[in-house]
Amino acid sequence: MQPLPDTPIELTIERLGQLGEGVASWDGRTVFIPGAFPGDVVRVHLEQQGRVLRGHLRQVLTDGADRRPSPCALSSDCGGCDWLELAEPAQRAAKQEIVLSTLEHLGRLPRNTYTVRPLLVAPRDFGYRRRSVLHFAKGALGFFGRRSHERVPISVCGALTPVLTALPGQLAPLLKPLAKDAEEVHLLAEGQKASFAVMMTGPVSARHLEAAEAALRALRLEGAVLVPKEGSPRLLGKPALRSLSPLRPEVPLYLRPDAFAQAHAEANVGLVTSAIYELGARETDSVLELYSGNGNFTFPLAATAASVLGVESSPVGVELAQRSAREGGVANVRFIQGDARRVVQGLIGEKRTFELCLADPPRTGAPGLALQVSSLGVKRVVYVACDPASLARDAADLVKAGYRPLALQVVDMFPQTHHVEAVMSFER
Ligand SMILES: C[S@@+](CC[C@H](N)C(=O)[O-])C[C@H]1O[C@@H](n2cnc3c(N)ncnc32)[C@H](O)[C@@H]1O
Repeated sequence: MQPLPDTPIELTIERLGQLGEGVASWDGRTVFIPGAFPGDVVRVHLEQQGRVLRGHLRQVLTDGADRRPSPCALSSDCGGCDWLELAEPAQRAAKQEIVLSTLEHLGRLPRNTYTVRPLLVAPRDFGYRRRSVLHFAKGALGFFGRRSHERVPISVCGALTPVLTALPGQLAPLLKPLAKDAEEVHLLAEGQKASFAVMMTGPVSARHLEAAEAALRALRLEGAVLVPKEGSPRLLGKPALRSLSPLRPEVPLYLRPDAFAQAHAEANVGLVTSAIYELGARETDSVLELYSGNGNFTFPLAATAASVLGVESSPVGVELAQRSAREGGVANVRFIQGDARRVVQGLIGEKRTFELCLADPPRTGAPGLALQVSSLGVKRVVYVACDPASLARDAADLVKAGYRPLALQVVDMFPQTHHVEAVMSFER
């Protein structure tokens, strides 16, 4: 193996990697170059980082066919959106390809063994994010930097929905009294309404509450939640925002800034529609829904099935879902709060059975899911994934457990970034 050169070298980008970086070859090795796109000829400084060979971009010598000037003035520093310099049609094609090739390489699932649906394009490429996590950075609020873990102060962000766009800059000075005791600030919007949560590093004090209360009043926000490191969250105003269940507008859906919510409201409707379609529940089917959150999939699902049992670890998520069920008069859903794997083990112990399972795990995926659903007698599984690698690993396990892949739907939930959502169905 050649020693790494001390001075920058020239490389041509061949494709995009799973984490959105440009990929090139040097001395028979794969180099990952954040900020570079296919066809770019770039000057990079090589660095070995563990087992990965990384190229730090020094200069783009020739633009690839799909490179464009960034539409965001902050993009040279801010790391919030890593694909701003890639034209949208190329972003979309790359997302579909990233999921397909990850399934092929990590999951050993050739793309001709299941139906590949056309990518579901997001209705809005900018101003779409209704949920965002920020950190304090030198008295301001900001995102992680482009090529570092330094925080970059942001006052206005064009990726956020209009009601949130200017909130980082407005909120930061008002929240200054609690900044040094805060880990993260979460923003949430629904239509014209907004609320925020502050994740504290310790207990919540009177000074923290006063600052949050003053920010609510000054900015006319609906509410706030201060979440201490231990113990119960402190609620101010009405932080839970009322939305409508996708495909089932007669049932309210509640979102809270200290709980998970899908980032792109319109793309979420497509995501839910796809998952319900792929699951194909009949009115006699009982459905196990793992990682059910606030009930985003639960209520549309319950309209097509005999019953849905939702499992979710977040007490806030379960509380919101139960509120929706109560207010929407939905009687055929039930929620269990707890760790999905442990709860399912309990259901297996009770010899429970389900026809169908929908799982929407966090980035880490759902290890152990395949054997568990098999023990529960599940015939069809729909797996909703925000991490292609976790999907590939869990899909391979499902195949080993006797399930065959049916269809894949990739959803562009996060335009201007490499992040992607996928819905994949399996049957046995
Ligand atoms: C990707 S979100 C999906 C939530 C919901 N399905 C939705 O569409 O809004 C994943 C959810 O899994 C929950 N979660 C994370 N780890 C869990 C675990 N070990 N057991 C159960 N739920 C978990 C999170 O709180 C979060 O609500």
